Amino acid sequence: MAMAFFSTFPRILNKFKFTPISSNISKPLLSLPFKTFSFLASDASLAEGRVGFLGLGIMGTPMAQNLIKAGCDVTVWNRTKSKCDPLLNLGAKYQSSPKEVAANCDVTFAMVADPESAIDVACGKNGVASGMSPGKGYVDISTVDGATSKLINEHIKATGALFLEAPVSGSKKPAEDAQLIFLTAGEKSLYDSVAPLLDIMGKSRFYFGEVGNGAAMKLIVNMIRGSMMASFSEGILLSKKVGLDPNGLIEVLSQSAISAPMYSHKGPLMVKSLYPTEAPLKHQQKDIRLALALAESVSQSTPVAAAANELFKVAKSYGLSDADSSAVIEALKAKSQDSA
Ligand SMILES: NC(=O)C1=CN([C@@H]2O[C@H](COP(=O)(O)OP(=O)(O)OC[C@H]3O[C@@H](n4cnc5c(N)ncnc54)[C@H](OP(=O)(O)O)[C@@H]3O)[C@@H](O)[C@H]2O)C=CC1
Ligand SMILES: O=CCCC(=O)O
Repeated sequence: MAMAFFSTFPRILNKFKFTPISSNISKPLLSLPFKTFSFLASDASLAEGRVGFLGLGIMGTPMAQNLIKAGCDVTVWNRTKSKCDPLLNLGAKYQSSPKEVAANCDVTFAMVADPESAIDVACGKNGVASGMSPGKGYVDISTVDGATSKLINEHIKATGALFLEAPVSGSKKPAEDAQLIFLTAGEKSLYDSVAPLLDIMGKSRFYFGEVGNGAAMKLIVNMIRGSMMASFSEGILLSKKVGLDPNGLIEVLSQSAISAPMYSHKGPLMVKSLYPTEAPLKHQQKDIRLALALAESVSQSTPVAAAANELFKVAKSYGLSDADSSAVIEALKAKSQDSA
């Protein structure tokens, strides 16, 4: 069934600088061709579209803001209601539960903390599934494991609605700057339909087929990220201990073959022991934990990630769960002191 909602994208896109984003779209092997503006414009006559957004944390807030700024008709919900206020001030509508948002919107996005909250919001009492019906779509952007995503898919599909998992790579600033990378899987027709909305919030999007594949890709990316952060932390502390300026290390890395934006962005703050939260440490540890379970399920050895996970667990035990993931360096400092 064609969703009436999606026909209104031309109205939305006319208000949005569309060309720079479409020109940045990457061309992954498994992705199908990007829908052109003219294709969308041909559907221009149908009804008004309504977008729901659940979960207004570090990531959800700027993503929903970008949809509103692009002219979308957005309805929000967050467990802690006060976090809706900045969005309501921008013109968003409010509903009192995920069920009510889903019932009042054509497509609903969710960006919540972890598998437990994703299941709760989608399948729990007054959850999304109880407000879904044929012709609607549900897009879960939260980082979860494949089993969670498949469970949510089953609940949504049972209502006749469509499901897409769409976790993102990219943190707070890319979310603010609409530079996220969507790693999607699930119902292809929903992927095609929501592509213009993903392009409002991100710089590129990938489609990986069956539900679970997007979740797996995201967990693998973040498993690598966690190992990089742990190794980088060791390097900063080692450079200091041998009398080198860690800022020099960061500069050398930035010009090297192993340069990563994360090192240049977070490194100078880590040297000053500052960890303003962009990607919470508790979520990074959750992602490595889920990646390790994924690896175990296929008997893939991941000793480097396992070691990084231990370090993140130590950092959590020091009360750093809500600090930025770069605070993992503190776990190594404490170890050094213990052994001194
Ligand atoms: N921050 C980052 O750099 C990135 C994060 N991610 C992933 O995106 C997701 C969100 O991350 P982020 O925005 O940083 O996280 P935050 O911790 O800032 O926000 C978490 C959101 O989930 C909601 N939530 C938590 N538990 C429940 C529950 N039981 N029921 C309903 N809502 C709940 C919170 O509501 P409340 O306000 O009431 O607490 C909040 O809206 C996570 O899965 C994370 O791994 C992905 C890419 C980058
Ligand atoms: O899940 C968090 C990832 C953050 C990032 O991609 O920099």
